[in-house]
Amino acid sequence: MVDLSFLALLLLLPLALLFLILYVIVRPCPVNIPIKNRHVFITGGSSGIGLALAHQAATEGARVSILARSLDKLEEAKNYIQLSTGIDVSIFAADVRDYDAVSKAVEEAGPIDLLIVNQGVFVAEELEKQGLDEVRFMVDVNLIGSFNMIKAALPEMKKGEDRGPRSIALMSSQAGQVGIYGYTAYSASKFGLRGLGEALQQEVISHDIHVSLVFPPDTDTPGFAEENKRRPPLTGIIAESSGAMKAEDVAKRALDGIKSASFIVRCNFEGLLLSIATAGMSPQRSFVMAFLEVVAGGLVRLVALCFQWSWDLRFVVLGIALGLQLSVVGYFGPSSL
Ligand SMILES: NC(=O)C1=CN([C@@H]2O[C@H](COP(=O)(O)OP(=O)(O)OC[C@H]3O[C@@H](n4cnc5c(N)ncnc54)[C@H](OP(=O)(O)O)[C@@H]3O)[C@@H](O)[C@H]2O)C=CC1
Ligand SMILES: CCCCCCCCCCCCCCCC(=O)[C@@H](N)CO
Repeated sequence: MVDLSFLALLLLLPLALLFLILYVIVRPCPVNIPIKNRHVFITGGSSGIGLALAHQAATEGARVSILARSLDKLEEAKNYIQLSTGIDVSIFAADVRDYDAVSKAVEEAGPIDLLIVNQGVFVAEELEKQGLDEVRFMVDVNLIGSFNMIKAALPEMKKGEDRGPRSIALMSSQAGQVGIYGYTAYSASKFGLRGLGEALQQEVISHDIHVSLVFPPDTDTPGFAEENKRRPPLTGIIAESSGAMKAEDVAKRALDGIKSASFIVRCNFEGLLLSIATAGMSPQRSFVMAFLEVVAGGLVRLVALCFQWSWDLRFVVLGIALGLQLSVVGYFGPSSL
């Protein structure tokens, strides 16, 4: 009879060794970014997730500035936050696509401790049907607009070393972790933020500035209600693989992740699976998460392939229903016909 405790030891020893190695090599060290009495600047802070973030930050005692295009919506948001928290909010009407306007707003707002680049636009449609003007719109607002904000705020943020750790957070989407039918332009803009964030983190870490990327699922917001009016059915079916959330819950998860300087901020259980499946070369501060990524990586890839399989099945079923022979060719290969 084999000694069971010997077998257990044989299994546990490599795991313990792996844990130890990760404990030593997983860097940078965890850090807490306080927000009480600090300046939090949120773009797209007049609606949806941005508004919920502004409200949450004010509740936690931060000085809050919000930026968006419509002055009316900004004033409405300011009144709402002031009424419910008693905290004054600074508002800036500017389009993130306009670098000069954004620079002026940043200058007027004063030194920023936490910059949350959250503005975003989304129109779901198949690329073949979508006009290039709409493609450009999403890339300009979501990606180039984020460059504009960061370029405008970075020089002053870098000088703030005496104020303690600072943060630059980017609002991506789970559609920035996996490409989704109907989201060619949107996913491209959100995947772009990841490259921006990974590279930027290396450039600013020596200044004690910490980059976070937030990946929410479908979230109940005015923008989402608008999107839903004309979202292709397949986009909806696939997006529903991840549970929808309320803006307040996303804001809470996002702010907690940002305060703990997590590079990848996930919002729900599917987000945890996605973050493991797409860990890639992203920075990781938590050796426990790193351990999960290493040990569960293969299994999560299997789960990802099962999801892909079930999505493909839906394409086929919908393809047959619509009499589109092509989708069957794509799924089974030409030889099966
Ligand atoms: N809701 C969802 O299902 C999900 C959303 N996200 C992301 O979260 C972020 C917020 O989304 P959500 O709250 O739903 O969106 P909303 O449409 O509800 O709010 C968008 C905000 O961005 C502002 N904004 C839009 N365009 C510009 C611009 N060019 N310049 C400055 N501000 C702008 C809007 O104000 P104004 O129009 O006045 O400029 C508004 O304050 C986006 O980046 C989105 O991609 C990610 C995953 C899921
Ligand atoms: C490894 C296994 C992973 C399993 C889970 C996969 C789930 C993927 C779902 C993606 C959902 C995308 C929602 C986009 C929301 C959004 O950004 C728009 N509403 C626009 O705002």
